[in-house]
Amino acid sequence: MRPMQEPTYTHGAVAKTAVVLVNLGTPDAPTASAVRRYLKQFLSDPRVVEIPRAAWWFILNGIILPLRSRKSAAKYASIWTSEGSPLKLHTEKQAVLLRGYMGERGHDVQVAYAMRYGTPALPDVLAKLKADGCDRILILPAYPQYSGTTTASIFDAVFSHYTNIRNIPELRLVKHYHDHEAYIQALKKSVLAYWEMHARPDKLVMSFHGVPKRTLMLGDPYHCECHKTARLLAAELKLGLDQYIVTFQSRFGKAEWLQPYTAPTLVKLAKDGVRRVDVLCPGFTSDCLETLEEIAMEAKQDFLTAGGKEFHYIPCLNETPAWITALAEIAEQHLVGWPTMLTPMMREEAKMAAEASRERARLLGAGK
Ligand SMILES: C=CC1=C(C)c2cc3[nH]c(cc4nc(cc5[nH]c(cc1n2)c(C)c5CCC(=O)O)C(CCC(=O)O)=C4C)c(C)c3C=C
Ligand SMILES: [Fe+2]
Ligand SMILES: [Fe+2]
Repeated sequence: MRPMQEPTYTHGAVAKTAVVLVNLGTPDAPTASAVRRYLKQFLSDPRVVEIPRAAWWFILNGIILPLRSRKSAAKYASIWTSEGSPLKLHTEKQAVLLRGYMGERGHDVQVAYAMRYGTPALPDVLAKLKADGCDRILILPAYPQYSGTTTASIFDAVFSHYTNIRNIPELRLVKHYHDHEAYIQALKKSVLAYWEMHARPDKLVMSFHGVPKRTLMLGDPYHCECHKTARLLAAELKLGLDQYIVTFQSRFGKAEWLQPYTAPTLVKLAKDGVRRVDVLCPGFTSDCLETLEEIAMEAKQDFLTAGGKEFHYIPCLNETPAWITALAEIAEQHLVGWPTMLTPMMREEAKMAAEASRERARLLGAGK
């Protein structure tokens, strides 16, 4: 493909820097048709479902989409707010707050948010940032743990967007921050604040989104990164091995996924006489369908039905100040060397370059 026509190059335009917080995405509405559109885009991604394309096309369009769209829409309807999808609202608020926190730290950066699937679509956001004069882009996925199924898919979308752009910006990608001190501290604060209000459980269940076991066998570091996050957090909370457990939720399809699965583990804990569990989802930085419906509603019901007495869901990091501080620290560390701090000299230089540009235009005009 031939790279796109660019606007005429202007000398002296001050190159701006942008941080793009990228999350998974969510349907535009809790309706079967909107969920179908979203699932079609999501589940057609070869990073997400690694089944030969032709066979998967038939399964997806013939079975999954007709059956799942309606069922999932009903689940989405149970968590939808008057302002929209929780995942989108949290991500948007985090981006607004992050810009303020970066400003307070002295950085002149734009902060945008984008979704890998659905809207605001990542390519549209990148196109808008280019039009706004951003020539340095830091991609910050909302996933602390790296997985080929999620983080790499965001990177694919970024690379693919720029393949037909002539004048591409400088790019940096944050791969993961599963063991970042500020992320672990944000989780610790959030759990301790919860326990301060509601006392402690018999067992803390740290439930991460699952992925097919096959991806672990193929070298995906996701499983290890989830366990490292859990280990670091447990150490900060001074929990012994018998006081917490790591589980994996949201299994999709018939293949084996990472084990132990969250819901059956909760049932077993209840049957073994554990009275109270608190469930934390450290891999989700925003509350969403998988936490608010699958854990706080469905899994709660499973635990109580199996004889458990108290089930507590500890909310995600969402807009907590310690989390936005962590995001700012992570972004700041990846911006090193990029001139995001405007010095008086840079402002002067920008003015001189603009003048040179005008002079050039005058000369070109005179030569006609
Ligand atoms: C946090 C990291 C996530 C990983 C890893 C992940 C892998 C993964 N997911 C699916 C299938 C589905 N996931 C769905 C929802 C969903 N998934 C994540 C995050 C991860 N997924 C989030 C944050 C959400 C919630 C989005 C929201 O709108 O609130 C869904 C859609 C819901 C449903 O129909 O159940 C599917 C499907 C696969 C196959 C996979 C890895 C291979
Ligand atoms: Fe998922
Ligand atoms: Fe789910």
